[in-house]
Amino acid sequence: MENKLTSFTRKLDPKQKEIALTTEDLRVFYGPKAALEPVSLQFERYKITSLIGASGSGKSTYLRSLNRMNDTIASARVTGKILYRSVDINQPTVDVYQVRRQIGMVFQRPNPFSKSIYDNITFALKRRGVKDRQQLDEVVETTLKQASLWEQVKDDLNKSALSLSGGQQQRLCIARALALQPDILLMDEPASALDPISTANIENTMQELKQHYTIIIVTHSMQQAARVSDYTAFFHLGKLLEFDYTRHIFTRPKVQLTEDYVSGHFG
Ligand SMILES: Nc1ncnc2c1ncn2[C@@H]1O[C@H](COP(=O)(O)OP(=O)(O)OP(=O)(O)O)[C@@H](O)[C@H]1O
Repeated sequence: MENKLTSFTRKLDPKQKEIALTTEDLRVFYGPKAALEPVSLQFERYKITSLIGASGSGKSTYLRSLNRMNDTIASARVTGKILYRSVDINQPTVDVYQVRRQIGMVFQRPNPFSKSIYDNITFALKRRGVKDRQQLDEVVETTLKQASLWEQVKDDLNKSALSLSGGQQQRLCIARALALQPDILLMDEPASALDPISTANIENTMQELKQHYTIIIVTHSMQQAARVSDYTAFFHLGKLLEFDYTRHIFTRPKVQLTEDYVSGHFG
């Protein structure tokens, strides 16, 4: 067991694993303050990786960096590399809208637009000039099926999204993110505002989605991380302390603090 507070990084073997996204020495500052020490991580394609750690440990800061959402925070500065398809997407010359199309995000609180279910899903596509009704209909049906919501809403597509339950709204937000055909889906505590049944539905949906998408999720729930993810990264005080297969993190972590955290003996 390592006692030192050092970043621990398991490198995935590129010969055996297909890597969807890599960060190299990724650091984040808010003003002069470093919120995240250098993080070097690789995310395997078609797998779910959980980011866990106590409040303020830097999980969301790291997650938001991956699709350049920290660009929207004036005081934030992100250094290091984010390699996606051999391109460092952390370069200022890279088109952030293109990045966010490939690397979509689902937020903690469901945030559907005050529009119909149909319009929520087609909004971004229409703005991109897609007008063909049949094509739009197909996207609505496909993404709602992927988000496990189609059967519940197929006869009410013109109903306001705000009339859906919280869990349904979150699945609509997943469908909306999928409509842009992203490659990677970032999820920031997607089930934290939901009841246990809706949470179970979202978790089931994630298992379906990972056949086609690489998923990176921030979660406060150890049970959720253990249930849904293939890999888990443990953050502590702005550092990545340990990254490994989820089963190793939960049964034989290498770092004492990881063990303390996952077993609930933290602090
Ligand atoms: N917009 C911001 N401006 C300044 N500091 C910030 C900002 N967002 C986060 N921080 C700081 O960065 C550190 C990491 O915060 P972050 O939200 O990434 O942690 P977290 O692990 O996701 O926490 P939580 O689980 O509570 O969401 C904290 O010290 C936090 O106060």
